[in-house]
This record gives sequence, C-alpha cells and structure tokens, in this order.
Amino acid sequence: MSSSNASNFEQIPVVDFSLLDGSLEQRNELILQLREVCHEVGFFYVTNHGLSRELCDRTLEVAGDFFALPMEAKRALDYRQSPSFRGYMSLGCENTGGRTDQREQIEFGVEAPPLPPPPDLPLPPYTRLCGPNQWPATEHCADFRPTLEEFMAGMEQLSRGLMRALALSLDLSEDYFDATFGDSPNVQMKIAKYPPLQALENGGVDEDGVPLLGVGAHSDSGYLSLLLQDGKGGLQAQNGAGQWIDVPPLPGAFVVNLGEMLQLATDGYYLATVHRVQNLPGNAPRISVPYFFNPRLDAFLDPVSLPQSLTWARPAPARESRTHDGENKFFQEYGANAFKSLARSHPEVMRRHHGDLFNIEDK
Ligand SMILES: O=C(O)CCC(=O)C(=O)O
Ligand SMILES: [Fe+2]
Repeated sequence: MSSSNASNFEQIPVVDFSLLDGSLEQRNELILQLREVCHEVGFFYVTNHGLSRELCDRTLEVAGDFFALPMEAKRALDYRQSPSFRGYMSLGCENTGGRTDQREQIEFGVEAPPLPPPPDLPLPPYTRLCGPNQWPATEHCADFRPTLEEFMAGMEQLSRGLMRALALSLDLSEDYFDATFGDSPNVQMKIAKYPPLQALENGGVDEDGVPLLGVGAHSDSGYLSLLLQDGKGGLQAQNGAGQWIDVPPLPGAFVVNLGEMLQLATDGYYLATVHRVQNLPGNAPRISVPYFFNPRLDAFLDPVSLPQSLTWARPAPARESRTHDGENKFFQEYGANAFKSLARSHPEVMRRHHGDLFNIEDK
C-alpha cells in the first residue's frame, strides 16, 4: 500500500489532545481536525497527551543506557531465542525492501507466561505471539524494566483515548473500536538506535552509491503507531507528490501515524502513510521508541460503515472495489496477519521454534 492518496502536505499537523476535554466547541474542533488530518496526511503530532515529560525523558535515557551495554549483555537477549519474536536485534538483522536497515533494536510485547516447549506449542499459530519479554539483567540497567513498563501503561491509555477520538472523527460511537482491542490489545513496542551517518559502513551508501537508510520506506501494518523520538531527527513521511517531508522532533509531542489495517477498515478514507528514517550526520546516535497499538489477536476485522456525511478530498473508491467480503486476507483474524508478517521477516525464529507449522497451509 502506498501514500499516493495523501495530499501534498509540507509539514506535519499538530493536534492538541487536551481539546477533547475542553468545551463542546473545542471538542468538535479537535474531532474535525483529526478527520481532516487522518484523511489527508495520515501523520500528526499529538501534544498534551497525558504522559509526563519526565517519564518520556526517563524512557529515552534508559533506552540509551541499554544500547551502551557491552554487546554480550545485549546478545544475551537475542530475539531468536524467543518463540514470540521478542528481544534484541543487532544492526543487520532487519531489512526493508531487501536492503539492510541501519539500526539496532529490542522488541517487547505484553508480558505473559512462557509458552510450553515444542511439541506442545499452542495453536492457532498466533497464540505463540504471547509470551515473556526478554529484559536485561537488573545489575546492568536497574531502571530499565520499571521505566518501560510505566511508559507502556501510559501509551496504552493514550492509544485507547486516540482510538475513541478516531471513532468520533468517523461519526461512529465513541466506543466503536473498544471491542477490537478489548482487554488484550496486541501491543508491540521497541526501542531503536540509529547510528549517525559517519558511523555507517562505506560512507553510508550501498555498492551502487544509493544512501543507506535507518529504516527503508514502508507503511505500518496495524492500526495505530505512536513514536517517542529524541532530539536528533531523521524520520520522514512521503506526501502525495512523492516528496519526503521531515517529521522533526517536537519537544513534548508524540508522532502518531496510522497503519494499513485501519486504512483498509476505513475503505481508504484514513491513510497509512509511507515513512522512512535517515541516519543523519552527527556525533551521537538517534534513539526512538515506536509503540504499536493493534487489535487483540482473536479480533475479526470488519470494515467500518462510513457515514454518508464524510466528504472525500480525492475520488472515493468505487463501491464494488471495496473489500466487504471475506476474501480479502486482511479481514481474517487479526492475529493470523500479525503472525504471518513476523514469520516472513524472521525465518530463523520460524526454523528454531515453529518447525511444526511448515506443515500447516498458509494459515
Ligand atoms: O524510529 C522511527 O522514527 C520510526 C520507526 C518506524 O517507522 C517503525 O519501526 O515502523
Ligand atoms: Fe514505521
């Protein structure tokens, strides 16, 4: 999916979330702004979001401390040990569009008890996405886990609030999406470190002289993505003319963007905008904390009934082309999509932990 439906935006709009609790007029203003921004840009900053600046600073600080650990302490948390695809990925473990991403990261999810060992791993396959996180030993980073858990709890609350505001922005009831997430949304969070340009191999270009990227151009796959970034910059979103627009750090704000499943669920009314990260010149790496708020694994995704009152800034897709039948693969259980995309990205985890699934047809 691409952002070619986005407007030719030149900057990223700012949404003051506290207006939701303001006067009726302010609330309506916020809801209409969200509608316009999600329809035309698919990216925005959210301010006055309820998480303290102190917690955000502390989160970035413990993230930096983690990456500064000796490589052996980080490798002890290698994601290939985890049937749930969680843990540390060193630089070079990930690629986008066949090119290696120039970042290292550690991925987390909702904390859950360990899975039974093979051959007793549960079915359907997506139930295997539940499991424990891999945390660094406390002697290495005592504040790491409590800080990230506090941050994740705050982000979950904010995400639920944003989804309610997005429901209102589509003229739906405020609780429209609540059941999609239930008590167990599929949350993924990572902390990522992007080395500065100077630290990259071969002067930061590939063998054809094309600049390497922290993360290549992509759109996020789920519903809602929130991002805490430090002050360095490098994130860019692509507008409808194909131009890369900077999404510079805005102190105190999170960047919010929408994913492909929400785009599909809204018949393309809301956009999953393509974005990428450049490694910028500088002395220090960039740290970011992407947080993905996605449906519960057993949710069946139904298309939203869009109200007639919505106006389209671009031609609405023909009604027949809309995917209201069960044929579109997106509209099976959400968990099946989530497992499939991780399985494709991490064949080594599949080989080590989920060999039994190779006999199961495209589930
Ligand atoms: O680190 C960032 O700024 C964005 C990362 C991103 O787009 C992703 O992980 O999906
Ligand atoms: Fe992304």
